Amino acid sequence: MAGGAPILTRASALNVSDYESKLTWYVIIVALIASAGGLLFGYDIGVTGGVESFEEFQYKFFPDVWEAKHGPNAAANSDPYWQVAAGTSGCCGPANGTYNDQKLQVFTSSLFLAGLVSSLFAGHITRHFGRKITMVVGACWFLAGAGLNAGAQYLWMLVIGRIFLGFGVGMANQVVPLYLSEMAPFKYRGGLNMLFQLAVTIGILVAQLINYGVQDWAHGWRLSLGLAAVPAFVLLAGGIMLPESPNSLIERGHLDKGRAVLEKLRGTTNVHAEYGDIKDASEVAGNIRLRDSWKAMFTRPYSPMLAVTCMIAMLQQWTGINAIIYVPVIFNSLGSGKSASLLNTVIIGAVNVVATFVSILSVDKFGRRFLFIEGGIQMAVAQIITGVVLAVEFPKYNNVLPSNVAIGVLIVICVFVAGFAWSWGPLGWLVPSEIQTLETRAAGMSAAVTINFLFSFVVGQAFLTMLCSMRWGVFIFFAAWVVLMTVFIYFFLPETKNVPVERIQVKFARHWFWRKWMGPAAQDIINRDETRTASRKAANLEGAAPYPSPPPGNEVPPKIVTVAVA
Ligand SMILES: OC[C@H]1O[C@](O)(CO)[C@@H](O)[C@@H]1O
Repeated sequence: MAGGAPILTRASALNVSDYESKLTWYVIIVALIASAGGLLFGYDIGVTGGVESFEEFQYKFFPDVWEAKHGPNAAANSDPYWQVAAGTSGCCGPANGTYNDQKLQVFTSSLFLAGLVSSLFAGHITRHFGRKITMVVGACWFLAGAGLNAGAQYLWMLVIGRIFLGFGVGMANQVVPLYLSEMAPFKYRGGLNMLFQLAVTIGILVAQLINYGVQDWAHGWRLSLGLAAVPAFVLLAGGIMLPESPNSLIERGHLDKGRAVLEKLRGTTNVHAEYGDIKDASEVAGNIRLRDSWKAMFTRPYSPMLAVTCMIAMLQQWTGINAIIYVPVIFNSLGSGKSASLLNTVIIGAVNVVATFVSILSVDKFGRRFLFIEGGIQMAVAQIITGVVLAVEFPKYNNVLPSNVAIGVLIVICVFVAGFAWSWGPLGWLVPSEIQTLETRAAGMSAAVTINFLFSFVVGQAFLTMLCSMRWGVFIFFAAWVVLMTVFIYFFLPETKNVPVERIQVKFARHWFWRKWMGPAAQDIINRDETRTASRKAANLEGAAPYPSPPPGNEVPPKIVTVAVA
């Protein structure tokens, strides 16, 4: 290009070779600490189902449930599908009504309901006051909840404790994926962001193992619930010690601090291009006041990303993961008792962790779309096989599978879990956190958490009824959803691998469908990007840093420019 004017093509507008994208130890350590936010969520998911089935816990807080399991109706329930429902505080069967315990449902669901409310508030704190403070406040709620649960004497203490935990998880899930996406160099953003979901899977496994270990101890449930405080302490310490994200600092007018953090994260002072993109984005963001970012998300330039965020957050739960992963329909047939349940927990939990790790290593190489589509096909095939085998084999063997068939089904379930764990599991957090623009990122992530929690709750509640009425057909039902969502990804998700977060909107503006949806705004976005790239290239050719640091102590709020939101 020497001596010539920069030539811009459509493709070159997204060429970001002027970004320095080294993976530094500093960024790895920051990401590892912040991902403790995922441990809170995972530990809570893993611990709850387990303690609900502890005898002492049931007897103390849910005597009706205990009575249903040990009372005169207990023997009447031999249907294997019903036993599954019963084993998970179920809903149906000959002893109908006894397990339909509303108190137990309040206990289980209060966390999700509190979480979906708190994530909405978290969006405001995250944008207005920064990412760190949201982590700190979330960790404090979680600590208070863990303490209250571990020391609970009455049901109301448990429920309030879970509401506090829900506030904590809602905030952590809102801020941590977003923070990780902002801190990571764009070439490694996928892998670093996925540390969040890796922490979720580790949290689930650790909690289940702890439950297994303490299930027969007197007051073992107090220990299980109280240990939730450990990851919360890590997140609290992280929230205090970690640096604020450069994007948040720059958006709030702390330009030289933001640049200094960026330089430290990238391990170089050559951060002009990235700093420039964040600064440009924050100028646009500066024009959209806090409460308007929700409104903005529904306008043409932003609504494609909102639509994709909401669909992904919802569909992650319609894979049926939480129904299938924790419900040992097959494993009753492998033999009852502790060793079978431990085997079940360890095998599925370990597959979940390892496959998430595979995703971390491959997402920035193969891209989001490849993993979504491959994982979707794998999950659908595994679900169909499971449904067909149960339909054919259960009646043949009088509702107890021979062990070779049961082992075969266990392997197929593991194939399903692996498919989820390297696709919808981690991508369900990565994609919503990276596709929003700076001005809508906090609000968009709030929407993602709220919707994810809402559908965790809905699927959790509906599954037991569905299992009782649809039986093996429930696996086919979820397979149909997985096919639909894979088609959705194929047509509607632009690839975001190797695209800096501040420039992903341009990808949507060029997408065959979203371009039409955005209308004239799409061309404006593309033009703005091309002008910016041209001026940066011109400045580079002249050897000047296009975005020099302001002199120390001379921080100014970002300039307000006018952009049409409506
Ligand atoms: O790893 C499985 C877990 O992952 C989640 O989908 C969150 O991303 C949970 O709902 C589920 O229990």
